[in-house]
Amino acid sequence: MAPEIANAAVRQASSGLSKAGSLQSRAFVTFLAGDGDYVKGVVGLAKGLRKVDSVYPLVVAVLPDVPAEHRRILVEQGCIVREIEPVYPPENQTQFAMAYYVINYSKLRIWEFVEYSKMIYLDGDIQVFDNIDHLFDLENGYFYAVMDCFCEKTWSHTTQYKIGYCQQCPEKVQWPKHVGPKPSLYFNAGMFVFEPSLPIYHDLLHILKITPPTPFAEQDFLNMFFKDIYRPIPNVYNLVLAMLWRHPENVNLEEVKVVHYCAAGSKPWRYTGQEANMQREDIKMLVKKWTEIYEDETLDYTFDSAVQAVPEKQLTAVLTDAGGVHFIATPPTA
Ligand SMILES: O=c1ccn([C@@H]2O[C@H](COP(=O)(O)OP(=O)(O)O)[C@@H](O)[C@H]2O)c(=O)[nH]1
Ligand SMILES: OC[C@H]1O[C@H](O[C@@H]2[C@@H](O)[C@H](O)[C@@H](O)[C@H](O)[C@@H]2O)[C@H](O)[C@@H](O)[C@H]1O
Ligand SMILES: [Mn+2]
Repeated sequence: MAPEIANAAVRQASSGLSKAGSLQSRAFVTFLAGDGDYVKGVVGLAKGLRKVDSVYPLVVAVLPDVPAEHRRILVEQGCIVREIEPVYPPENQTQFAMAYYVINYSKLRIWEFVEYSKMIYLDGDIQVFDNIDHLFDLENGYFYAVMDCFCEKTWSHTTQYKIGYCQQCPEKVQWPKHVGPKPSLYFNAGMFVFEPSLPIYHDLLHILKITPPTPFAEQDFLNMFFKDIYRPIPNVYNLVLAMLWRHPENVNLEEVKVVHYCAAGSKPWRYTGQEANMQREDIKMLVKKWTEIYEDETLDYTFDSAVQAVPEKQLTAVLTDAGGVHFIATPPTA
C-alpha cells in the first residue's frame, strides 16, 4: 500500500476542491444493493435526517440490481438516487467476515460524486437521532470516522482479538512489543466524512486491483488507504451496538447522536429478538426508536418539507447527469 499516493492525491484533491468546493454543495450519501429489505433502512435514514432538520439531501448510490419500485420509494422520500456500477475486489479465496461483504466494495464509487464538495457516508442500517450537519465544517484534507471495536467474534481471526486488545480500551491489555508494531487506529466504515475527488477515486480503484481482499472487505481497504489522514471522531457519531456490552464505560446513550445497527440480529426492520444481546433493554429501546421514525407518516417527504428545511439558506438548482434537477442548500452569500 503506498500511503504517499493517498496523501498526494488528498493534498492535490483538497487544493482542487478549494476552487470547485466554493459551491459548498454538501450531501449525505448511503449505499443500497439488492432487492431485499435494506431499502427500509434507507427510508428510515431519510426520515431520520428530516426529523433532525438536516439541511442537506440524502444521495442513495444504488447498484443495478435495486428494482425500480425501490428507487421510486426512495425518490418519493426525497432521496437523490444515483446508479453506480459494482466494484469487485481481485479474485481471491478470502473468507469475508460476512459473505455478502463482497458487494460493499461498490461503496468506493461515491468518491466519484464530485458535484459535492463534502459528503457524509452513512450505512443503510444507521439512524441519525440528533442533527450532525456541523460535521460538514470539519477541516478539509482529512478522513473522519469513529473507531471500531475488536471484541466481537467477527474479529476472532485477528491478533487483537486473540490477545484481548481493543483500541476502545488500550490501557486494559497493552499491545505486546514482541507481536510487532501496534496497529494504527482503525475506523468503522459505516459512517465517515470525506471529500469526493476523481484523483482519489482513480487511486482507490487502481490500488484495489493489487490489494488482496481481507475479512472486513472495503472497511479494511479504506483503513489502509486513509491510514495517514484518518482522524477519529467521538463514538456519539457512530454507536457500533456491540459497544453497549463490550465497552459500556465508553457509552452514554443520552449523548449518542448516531446509532449503527450492525450487531447480529439488530437490524430494526427485521428484528426478532432471538440473537445474543437482542433482549437487552437498551437494544429494545433503540429498535423501538428506529421503528417510531420509520412508521411516522408526518416525516414522509413533501415538497414544502424540503423548502422549510432550508429557511435562511438559498436553494441552488443543480442539473443531475440524468437530466433531472435537484436542489442543494448553499449558505447565504456573504
Ligand atoms: O443486502 C445488502 C447488504 C448491505 N447493503 C448496504 O451495505 C451496507 C453495509 O452492510 P451492513 O450494514 O449489513 O454491514 P454491517 O455494518 O452490519 O457489518 C448496508 O448498511 C447497506 O447500506 C445493502 O444495501 N444490501
Ligand atoms: O464490509 C465490511 C463492513 O464492516 C463494518 O461492519 C461492522 C460489523 O461487521 C460489526 O458486526 C463488527 O463488529 C464491526 O466491527 C464491523 O466494523 C461496517 O459497519 C460495514 O459498513 C462494512 O464496512
Ligand atoms: Mn452497517
